[in-house]
Amino acid sequence: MSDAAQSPPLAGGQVAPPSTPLAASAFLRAARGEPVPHTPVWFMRQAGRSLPEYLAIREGVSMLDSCMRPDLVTEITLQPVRRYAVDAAIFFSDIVLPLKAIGVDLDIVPGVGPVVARPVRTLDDVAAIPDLTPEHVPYITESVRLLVAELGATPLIGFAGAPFTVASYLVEGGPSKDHARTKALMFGAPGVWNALLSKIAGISAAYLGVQVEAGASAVQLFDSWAGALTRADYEQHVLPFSRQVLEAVGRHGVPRIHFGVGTGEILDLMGAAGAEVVGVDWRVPLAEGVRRVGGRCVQGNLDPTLVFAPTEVMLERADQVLAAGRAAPGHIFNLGHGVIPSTDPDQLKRLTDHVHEVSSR
Ligand SMILES: Cc1c2[nH]c(c1CCC(=O)O)Cc1[nH]c(c(CCC(=O)O)c1C)Cc1[nH]c(c(CCC(=O)O)c1C)Cc1[nH]c(c(C)c1CCC(=O)O)C2
Repeated sequence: MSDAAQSPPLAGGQVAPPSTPLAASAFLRAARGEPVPHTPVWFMRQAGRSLPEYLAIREGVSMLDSCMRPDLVTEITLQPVRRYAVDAAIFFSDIVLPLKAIGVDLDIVPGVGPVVARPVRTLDDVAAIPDLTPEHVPYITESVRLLVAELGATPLIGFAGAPFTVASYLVEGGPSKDHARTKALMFGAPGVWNALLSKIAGISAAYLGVQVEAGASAVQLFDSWAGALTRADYEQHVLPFSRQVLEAVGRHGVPRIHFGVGTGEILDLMGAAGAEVVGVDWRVPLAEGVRRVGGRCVQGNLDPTLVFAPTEVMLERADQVLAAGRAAPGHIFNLGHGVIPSTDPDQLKRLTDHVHEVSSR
């Protein structure tokens, strides 16, 4: 990790005042549960199709190719930071990039999502997936280094997919609404399931390690589809592997954010898996999310469709989110899921400015 991302612990468990502008940034302070000058804000999927400058630079370059070009990754990651003055950048990549890097035959199909040529269903299929080493992803190290130099005091969030969500793409062979084959494997073939999730946990941990070693200040583990599981199944079949990822990256000392969609019933478990910050989607009122997360910091959770409402309605709802967030030890303002591609960027600019203004009063 970059030295600046964390305050050194002092004797007696006290924490030294942050010693660099990066360590003192509102985002890292909130993630550590420290007082903030204003509530930090960033948006999941802030880079991407809602920005005309993104559509222009991606012209003629495939999604995965763009993730492997440090010049493009740097520019695309910086675009929303310039436009909105958000409090953090999220590394431009994808949860399936590390799989591509180790040789899994897959593509990101525009308008569809990740598509895997040969779905993984057996122990032999799992055994054929190599582990990830830094040598597989030199362009990630280079992109992060370039970005950290450009970003200065603005933190860079690295990310990876959590084992369940990545497994869903590998087992289904593409996006799925019900994750039926994935859950069938989980229910019916525990040997294959445990081998697969353990393999992905190692890959995601190594991929996050590369990003943090190169200078990322925080990480987010996306378990986007974990909301498809009951509490008991999450706890037994998924949580141990997500914990493996979070514990591995925890050794680097950076704040960890854990997020999934429709995860209202398992928010406490997602915190217990080992995260300083739990991402809350918009279905759970944030005040209730804060209660369920119990003592940890929260991130979220404005309904992403509110950008299509009249501005004053969007801002009023943002005020409610901000008010609820005050009950948590730390609150990072975000949407409850990613920016919808047809979002008007001017609405996100108004939202960012409003969050900064209201929360600094
Ligand atoms: C489930 C998941 C994926 N990828 C990701 C997740 C977890 C987050 C979530 O829950 O939304 C994570 C992701 N993917 C992307 C980012 C970039 C950083 C950011 O948030 O700005 C991040 C954080 C870029 C991307 N990843 C993708 C795009 C769109 C492709 C393009 O612009 O050509 C972007 C900008 C493709 C992708 N990749 C994936 C999907 C579902 C899609 C969308 C398919 C589509 O609608 O076209 C898998």
